[in-house]
Amino acid sequence: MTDTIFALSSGSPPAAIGVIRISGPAAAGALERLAGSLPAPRTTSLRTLKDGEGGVLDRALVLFFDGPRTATGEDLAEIHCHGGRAVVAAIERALGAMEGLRRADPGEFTRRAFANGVVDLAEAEGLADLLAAETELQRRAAEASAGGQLSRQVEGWRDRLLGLSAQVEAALDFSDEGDVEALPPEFTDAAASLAADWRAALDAPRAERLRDGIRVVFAGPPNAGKSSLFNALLDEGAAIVSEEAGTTRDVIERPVAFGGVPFILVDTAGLRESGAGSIESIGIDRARRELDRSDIILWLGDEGQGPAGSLEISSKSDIEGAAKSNAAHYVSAQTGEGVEALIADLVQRARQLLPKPGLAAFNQRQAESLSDAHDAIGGISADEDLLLIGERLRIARRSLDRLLGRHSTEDVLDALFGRFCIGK
Ligand SMILES: Nc1nc2c(ncn2[C@@H]2O[C@H](COP(=O)(O)OP(=O)(O)OP(=O)(O)O)[C@@H](O)[C@H]2O)c(=O)[nH]1
Ligand SMILES: [K+]
Ligand SMILES: [Mg+2]
Repeated sequence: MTDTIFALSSGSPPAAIGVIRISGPAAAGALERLAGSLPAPRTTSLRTLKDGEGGVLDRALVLFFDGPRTATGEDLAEIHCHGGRAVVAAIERALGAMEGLRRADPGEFTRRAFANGVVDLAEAEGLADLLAAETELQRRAAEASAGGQLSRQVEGWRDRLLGLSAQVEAALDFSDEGDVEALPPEFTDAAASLAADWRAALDAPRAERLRDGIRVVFAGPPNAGKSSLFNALLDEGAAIVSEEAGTTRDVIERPVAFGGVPFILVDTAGLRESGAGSIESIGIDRARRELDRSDIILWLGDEGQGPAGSLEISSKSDIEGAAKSNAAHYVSAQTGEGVEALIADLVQRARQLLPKPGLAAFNQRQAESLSDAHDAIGGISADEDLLLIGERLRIARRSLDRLLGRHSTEDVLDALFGRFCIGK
């Protein structure tokens, strides 16, 4: 018999309202004991909650959802109580004292929803991203996954695969009858078009790009004004600025959202070949490593001297004669000139590197499954052995099933649901 779990699903107290959820076979009995009787399913009722000794715990709105058509796929009860620390604690204590009830682990409600087929793995992953979303773009991408858009796309591919498998089966039946019936040319076309769709999905930016943010590294020689510009973009004095060359030694990074796009701004030590002390030299090594990890490099040094593909910035534009001829941006950290334009440019460049808004993006785990599927059917040719083609299609189908979590291993599930908070 499954345990019945409970947890505070709203934010941590004190708050105006606390929502305690109870899921499992004993949910109805638990609510009945607290509220005196079980309310009619799926309607709110105002009840006085009492503990085992008849002491009043709170006046609360209570709801009961009968399984399996619930968020967890089990009987589910909700208590909307006053969100004070002691109120919540007292109700939780009363629940914990009941036989068969225990506190939920992090993500356990969602894990049950997955186990009961209410959500698939891709939807659960989208949900985790949705709860973690801090910017508008992250929210919209996660919404697309959590809402099943990604899963529906994969289901569509799966249907096309099944269609191809049916054609192979039919051709095999013919060959049993002694006919050497080859697959029609439409078959290889359809397989190639499926593989092309997968290639396109694999080439698109990963969902993680949105989660982690676009790394923008400020680089250039000492005193170029990197830290000053970094501070100007952040509107805070995160990095120390001085006229002394070699002021910044360590890597300083700050997350920030511009236009709903998540960025990590990274200030680094000025790059120079000689004259740096031992600590500064370590900083320079770290700066070089940051350049390798960067998505966008802002180069504040001499023209053409920055790493390939970097965005040339002409800094200190308020100083006469400071301008470089081919810079993409002329900015002054002191007057703020060009800062808005630089931010707008960063947002536009970031959008090229990120999943398209409103479209579900594949995360690394999902992409690995899709890549296996792609490998399995890539280069199928009509003159191949029918049994081998059938096997390739089966491998591809299994990979898509894995993507949706139909054959997921415990460690994949532990890693995912561990990302959730308690009560989700
Ligand atoms: N006039 C003017 N001075 C600036 C501007 N930006 C930076 N400076 C000055 O240039 C000097 C160096 O600025 P920093 O921001 O410390 O330069 P940095 O590139 O971070 O230097 P390191 O960390 O030593 O590599 C400081 O004296 C700043 O006040 C600017 O836009 N206009
Ligand atoms: K400096
Ligand atoms: Mg600096």
